[in-house]
Amino acid sequence: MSASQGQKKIYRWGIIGCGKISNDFALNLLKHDQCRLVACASRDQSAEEFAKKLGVKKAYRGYENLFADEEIDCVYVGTIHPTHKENVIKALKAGKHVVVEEKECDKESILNKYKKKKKRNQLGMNSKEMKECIAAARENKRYLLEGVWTRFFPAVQQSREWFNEGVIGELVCFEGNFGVQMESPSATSRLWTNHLGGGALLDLGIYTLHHLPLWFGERYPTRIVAAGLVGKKKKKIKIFRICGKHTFFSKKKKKNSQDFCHFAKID
Ligand SMILES: NC(=O)C1=CN([C@@H]2O[C@H](COP(=O)(O)OP(=O)(O)OC[C@H]3O[C@@H](n4cnc5c(N)ncnc54)[C@H](OP(=O)(O)O)[C@@H]3O)[C@@H](O)[C@H]2O)C=CC1
Ligand SMILES: O=C1OC[C@@H](O)[C@H](O)[C@H]1O
Repeated sequence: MSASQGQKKIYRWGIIGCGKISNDFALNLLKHDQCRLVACASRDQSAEEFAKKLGVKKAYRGYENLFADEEIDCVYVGTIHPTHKENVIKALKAGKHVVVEEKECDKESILNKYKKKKKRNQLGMNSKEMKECIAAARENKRYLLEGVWTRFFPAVQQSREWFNEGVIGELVCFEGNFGVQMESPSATSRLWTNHLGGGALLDLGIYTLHHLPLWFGERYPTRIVAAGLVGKKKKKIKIFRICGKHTFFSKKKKKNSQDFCHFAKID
């Protein structure tokens, strides 16, 4: 029986990178009636432990082995930022649909719109690389999704509906705030290491930035200013601001701050 005749399609997943977010993603995937988690892969033997804990059928050492598995339809890339582009393109070329925690790709493509002098990003992640990922998805006719989960909040979706229906009116201002409680600084943590994509801007900036194309479309602000302070006394402070003709956008990172955004309109 085909899906159109009433039977739900089952999506068979493989997860690469057996760290924190992959664990959280897997726990939710396991609850989904249209998804099966069939394999996981790690650089070393940690996939075996992950598979045992979550009841995953296959554990691979090396991501390539998972990409080559014909039983898998979709790959979740749960590795750290600097590895995303390579893993995404390999998975797409292997014919898999991909969900990736690839937030800095999107962020870079947004930021580059404002940059007069394009500086090379420390991670090697920029709009050029994002375009390569998108091109690989198109070429291989596969779905590519970034893990910007706040986009799917019911409040955001309802606001989008109201906006599209004209209930909100023309937007002139957007202000967003996103904060999380981070683990304590350590030399090995990805969150506190620049070249691993750490810090408030590289790690979390996308959660406020993604609202710009979402709400303003092509009417991007004309100027972007970003500043960060990391020090013994002020390590929690982060200010991020974009200014334009009609728009203003800011992010203040505070310990335990609430995630919020609000808009202003012209009457
Ligand atoms: N959407 C969301 O809610 C969240 C998204 N994230 C995103 O998910 C990604 C992973 O975050 P998280 O799970 O916290 O990270 P982890 O530190 O747990 O690392 C994830 C995996 O990345 C690989 N890895 C770790 N360090 C290195 C390294 N130095 N070099 C190469 N590979 C490495 C490892 O894969 P292996 O197992 O193969 O060794 C590891 O298991 C990040 O991009 C992060 O921004 C994170 C938290 C929440
Ligand atoms: O959603 C998130 O919350 C915690 C962060 O460290 C992570 O990278 C981000 O994606």
